[in-house]
Amino acid sequence: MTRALLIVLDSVGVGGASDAEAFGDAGGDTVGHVAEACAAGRGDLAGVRAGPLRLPNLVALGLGQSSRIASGRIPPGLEGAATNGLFGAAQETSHGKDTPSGHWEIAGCPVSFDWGYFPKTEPAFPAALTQALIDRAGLPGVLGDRHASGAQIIVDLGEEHVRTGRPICYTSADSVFQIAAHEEAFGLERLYRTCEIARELVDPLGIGRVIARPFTGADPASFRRTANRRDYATPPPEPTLLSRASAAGRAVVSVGKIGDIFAHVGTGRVVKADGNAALLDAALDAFRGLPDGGLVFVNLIDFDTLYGHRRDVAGYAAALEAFDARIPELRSALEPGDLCVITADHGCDPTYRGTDHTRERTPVLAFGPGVPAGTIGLRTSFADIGASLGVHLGLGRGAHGAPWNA
Ligand SMILES: O=P(O)(O)O[C@H]1O[C@H](CO)[C@@H](O)[C@H]1O
Ligand SMILES: [Mn+2]
Ligand SMILES: [Mn+2]
Repeated sequence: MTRALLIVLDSVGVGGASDAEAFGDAGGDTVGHVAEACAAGRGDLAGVRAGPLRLPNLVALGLGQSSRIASGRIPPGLEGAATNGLFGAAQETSHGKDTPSGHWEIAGCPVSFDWGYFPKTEPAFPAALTQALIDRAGLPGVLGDRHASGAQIIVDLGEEHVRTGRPICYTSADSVFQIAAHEEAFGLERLYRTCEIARELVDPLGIGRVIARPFTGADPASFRRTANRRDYATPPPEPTLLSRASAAGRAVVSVGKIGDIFAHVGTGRVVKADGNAALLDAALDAFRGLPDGGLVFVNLIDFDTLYGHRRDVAGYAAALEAFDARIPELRSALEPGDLCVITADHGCDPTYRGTDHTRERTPVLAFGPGVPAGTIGLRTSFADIGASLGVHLGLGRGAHGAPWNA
């Protein structure tokens, strides 16, 4: 078998990006700072975890060593030899520190243009854009119109939204136009239609994604976002590992956000699931039935959405430990000839100011039966992953990135 399993731990950066300062993120180090906080007793979660970060399986795959390569030091608790595969770290070349930029670059399509962004002003959106959305979607107006954290803005404006029928439009440091609306009061299908209109309207502004953010609940204390989030992305400008595999007739399975992130171009069978555990279940299920030459690509979103953006150190640590505990199961799903790569798309340091992503280097852990232990060093682009998986799958390296296995 020569199959590939590509796992993106959303936001699990290892610090050290040489251009972090240009992004306002100097010193950001998601894994390093979570480990330090845990070692200092600031990562305890009653009944769930306590004390230093313990990731024995990820350490054996080289996570601690990838931190050393990325940022010059091994985080506390992550010392130990990498005995179970190739390990390294990667620097992003794309201009954005967002999810699509990171994923596209991993898949061999770096983003060399600048995304459009909305200013940190109120209102944040051009008046003509807001008015066009109101007119075309038949809205009584919009709320928000500013930079915000999504969990907070539904607490602040959710009741007014339900009362007035005005959807909550907001953005962040990413190239995003997000619309939050109540699933029952506003209607899920109506929210999706509104987002489709917004997608057309923000195209000329170079906005990467429109995101539907449905929520339920009766009052600010019970408002909760649901798994019916939907991302409307622009398509990648060049072929990706996914589109190249699909074009070659390979079995391709995209799990979780991957279908949306790649605007459903070459994404094959799309499988959705809610939460890291269910997403990994779905990916492993798909992988077990995958024919020779196939590719499963999964994004584990909780690190980012539930813990990174929420600046929840203990939750982040617990999520890392929960993933670590499943590595033996993951390894046993790999047959001779298979290759698994674990990496990340950007950082989201839960100890950092604000609530946005942090520009960071990422871990690159490549393993499988027969893959020797050793280092692949500091890769100068995430695209080296797509190039190496392209070589592994016999698709060729593609236009970007330097394979470590050619
Ligand atoms: O605060 P929430 O709504 O989770 O938004 C976050 O999620 C968006 C998409 O990943 C990011 O751009 C960031 O704004
Ligand atoms: Mn992401
Ligand atoms: Mn994010």
